[in-house]
Amino acid sequence: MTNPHLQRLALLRAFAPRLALGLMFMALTVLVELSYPKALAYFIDHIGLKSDGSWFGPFAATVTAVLALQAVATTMRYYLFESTGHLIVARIRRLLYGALIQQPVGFYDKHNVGELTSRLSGDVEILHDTLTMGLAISLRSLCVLAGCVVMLLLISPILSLILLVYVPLTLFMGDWLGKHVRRRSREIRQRQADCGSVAHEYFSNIRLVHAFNQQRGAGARYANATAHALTAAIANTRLLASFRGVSSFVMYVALLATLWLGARLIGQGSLTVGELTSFVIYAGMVTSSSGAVSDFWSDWMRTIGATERVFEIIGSEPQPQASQQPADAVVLRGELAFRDVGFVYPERPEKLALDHVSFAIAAGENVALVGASGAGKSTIASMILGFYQPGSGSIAFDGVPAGQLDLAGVRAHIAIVEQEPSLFSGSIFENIAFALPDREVTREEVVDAARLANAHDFIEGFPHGYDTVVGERGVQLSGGQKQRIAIARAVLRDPKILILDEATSALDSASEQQVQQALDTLMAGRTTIVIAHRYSTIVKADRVLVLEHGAVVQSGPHAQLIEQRDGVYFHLMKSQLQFSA
Ligand SMILES: Nc1ncnc2c1ncn2[C@@H]1O[C@H](COP(=O)(O)OP(=O)(O)OP(=O)(O)O)[C@@H](O)[C@H]1O
Repeated sequence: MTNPHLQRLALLRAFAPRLALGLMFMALTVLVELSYPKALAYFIDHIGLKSDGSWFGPFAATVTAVLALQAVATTMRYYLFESTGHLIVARIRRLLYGALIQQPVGFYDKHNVGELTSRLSGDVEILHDTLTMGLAISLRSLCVLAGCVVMLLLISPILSLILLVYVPLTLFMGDWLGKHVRRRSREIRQRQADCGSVAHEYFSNIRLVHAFNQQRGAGARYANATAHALTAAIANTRLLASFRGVSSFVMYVALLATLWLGARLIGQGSLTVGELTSFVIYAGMVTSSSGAVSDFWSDWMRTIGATERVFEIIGSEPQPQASQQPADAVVLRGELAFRDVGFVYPERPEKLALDHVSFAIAAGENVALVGASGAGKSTIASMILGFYQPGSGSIAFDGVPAGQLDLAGVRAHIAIVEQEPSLFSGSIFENIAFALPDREVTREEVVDAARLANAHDFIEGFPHGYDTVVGERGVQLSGGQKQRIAIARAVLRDPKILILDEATSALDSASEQQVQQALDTLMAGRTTIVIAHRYSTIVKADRVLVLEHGAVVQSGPHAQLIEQRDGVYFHLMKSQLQFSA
């Protein structure tokens, strides 16, 4: 569905019964509202005629009953529309989050996390007011408008002529405004999302900001981003304010013309004072309702503009996967092969990140990837995990091209231990159980994995043990402890293929030894690809793949490669050897 109006309206479908009930109560309030001026005219025209006041008792009783009915209908209408607004926003937020989390990793190269969280909160919220209450009020205004026009025609067709010019004029002006507001709203939301991304960047690197005394610089960048958002918002407000000024001028001119013509009609005896009074009230209701309809139109266009990106993201399909098997049908032994793989990052099309890379790794083999910074080691790991697809050539698992296997099924056999492991805010138990998303994990399984990862003792040392909350609002762990939790997570996954991104920052020797022991346990019997930085890891590997500028330039065991004195490997290792000597 590409029509943005229908696309937004389609969100209402799921809540049709609630909305229908709300509309029913709204119709009731409109009817009551339409009867007021008539009642007033009755009151004015009878006040002098029946001086004994006998008519007033029944009149007051009827009005009170009608007012009570209106109070109930207003309460119900308000509740039904407002709560549906919240339900719609919650639903869109879930849809947007679901669409974002499914996006391929490359999507996050293009979009800043702060921008996306800003869309998730601000952009979505705008639907709340417009889609339910705004839409209902404008429907109500349209009904009042239609009802009032009928009443006006009944009272005085001649006086009504003025409104025949006024109403289309306001609606036309509203349409003109709406078009401008839509474009501006998209721009405002983009600039607000930019503010979100600046804030996110500085908050997530707060230590660096303080360490380099960059608080003022951070403030200046945020001020700059907010200044841009403010300029766009104020330009929009200027437009809206001018519009309000012009429309109120037009409204008062129409009112003045009505009073002038009405006075003449009273003079001619073709209109009573009561009729003119009710006419003016109906005319006032017409102007305020047509104003409300045109205001709603500009709000609606603002909503369409502000949510354009949200719907683009929700509508975007995640990368298609040419799988022919369901996830749980993928059974791997752990063989891995790159066949002439070429790849460029979409964000950096001028540089070949992988250049005709070919290698085969047997099940259970331990291979170290070695190369200077930027040589392509992490890119190989990302390609194994299917974060990016090869531009040319192919990757095969157990001889089957990856394109023929279900990506989730392949990933179920792979585990990664990152250089600086990420932990989620939650308990240690949850962080380890994160390894197995498809089933309940028992405490015994987690404890066994933690034991193998040398993590059990320090976890038990915390007062809340495995229930200790870590991360943003919990206990902060040392580098070595985080690594052992990440290793426990990998142990629990029990992968056929293990990817280790070795930490470059050194741990103290006791911690290092514990991490190394845990890694040795984890690696036993599995295909392991280590992005290796340490001499001790490299020499232990069955084979070393040496990368330079995205290409594999040497391959073989350490002992063999180190003999090639003019090779890249020898030069890379020279400094390590000097250091360890
Ligand atoms: N997400 C990305 N978008 C664009 N270019 C990237 C991206 N990630 C890496 N690159 C580029 O691709 C090349 C290979 O990078 P890669 O991260 O694989 O190197 P590496 O050998 O792992 O380096 P290091 O040891 O420093 O981590 C580099 O030129 C790098 O700048």
